[in-house]
Amino acid sequence: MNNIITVDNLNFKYGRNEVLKNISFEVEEGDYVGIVGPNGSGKTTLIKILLGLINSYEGQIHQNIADRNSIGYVPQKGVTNDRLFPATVKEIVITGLLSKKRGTKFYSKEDYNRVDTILNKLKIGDLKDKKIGNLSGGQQQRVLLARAMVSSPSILILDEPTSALDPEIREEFYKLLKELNKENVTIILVSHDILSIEKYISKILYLDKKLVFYGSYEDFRHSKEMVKYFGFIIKD
Ligand SMILES: Nc1ncnc2c1ncn2[C@@H]1O[C@H](COP(=O)(O)OP(=O)(O)OP(=O)(O)O)[C@@H](O)[C@H]1O
Repeated sequence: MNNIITVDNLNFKYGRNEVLKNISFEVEEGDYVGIVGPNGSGKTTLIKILLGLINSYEGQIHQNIADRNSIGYVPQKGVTNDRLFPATVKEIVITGLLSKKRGTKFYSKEDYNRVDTILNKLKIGDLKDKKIGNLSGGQQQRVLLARAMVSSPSILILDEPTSALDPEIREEFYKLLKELNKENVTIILVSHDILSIEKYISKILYLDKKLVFYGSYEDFRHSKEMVKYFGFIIKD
C-alpha cells in the first residue's frame, strides 16, 4: 500500500493556545479514517491544515497527490434553507470543476455529462434542475458530496457532514461514502459519533490535541486509551 498522506511531528497554536501537539500518522491509499475526539480537541484544525487553509504550522506534511484538485471537501452544514437561493443542484455541482478550468471558464458538454454521472451515482439525478433551497438536509449534503466528487478527487475530507441529519439519512450517507471508498477514494471523516461510524472505517484517529490513538477500530475497542476516554470496553 502507498502512503497518500504523511504527517510528521505536526504542531500548531492559535496564538498561545496549543491546539495540535506532536501529531504523526500516515494514511494509506484506500483508507477510511474516522477522526474523533472531544469538543475543541483540534479535529477541524487538523482538517484545515490538510486542506491547505492553515499553513503556519510546524512539522512536515506530505500529500502524495497530483494537485489540490485531488482533494474533495464536504463541510459540516447543509447549504441553505432559503428557498429563493438562486442556484440549481446542477449549477452548484459543476462549480466543483471551477478550479480545473484554465483560460475560458465555459463548461463543456463533457463537464455536464460528468455532473449527470455523479448525480446519478449519488442517487440525486432527478433533482438536478431543482433549486438547492428546496431540498431536504440529506439531499443538500448529497449535493455537497457530488460537488466534492465531480473532479474525481483521490482523497475526500468530510467535517461532520451528517450533524444536521436524522439517524436514518445519516446511515444512508455513511453507506454512500463506503461505496465511494470501495472505488478507492481515500476518505477522512470527522465525526462526534464513534459508534455510528465504526462499522465503516478502516482506521480511527483519536485526537485530544495530542494523538491519543491511531489504528484499527478493533484495536481501539480493546485499548487502554478507549477505557481511559470512555470508561468502558465496547462488547462484541
Ligand atoms: N480561528 C480560530 N482562532 C482561535 N482559536 C481557534 C480558532 N478555531 C478554533 N480555535 C480553538 O482551537 C481549539 C480546537 O478547535 P477545533 O475547532 O479544531 O476543535 P474540534 O475538535 O473540531 O471541536 P468541535 O468538536 O467542537 O468542532 C479550540 O480551543 C478552539 O476554541
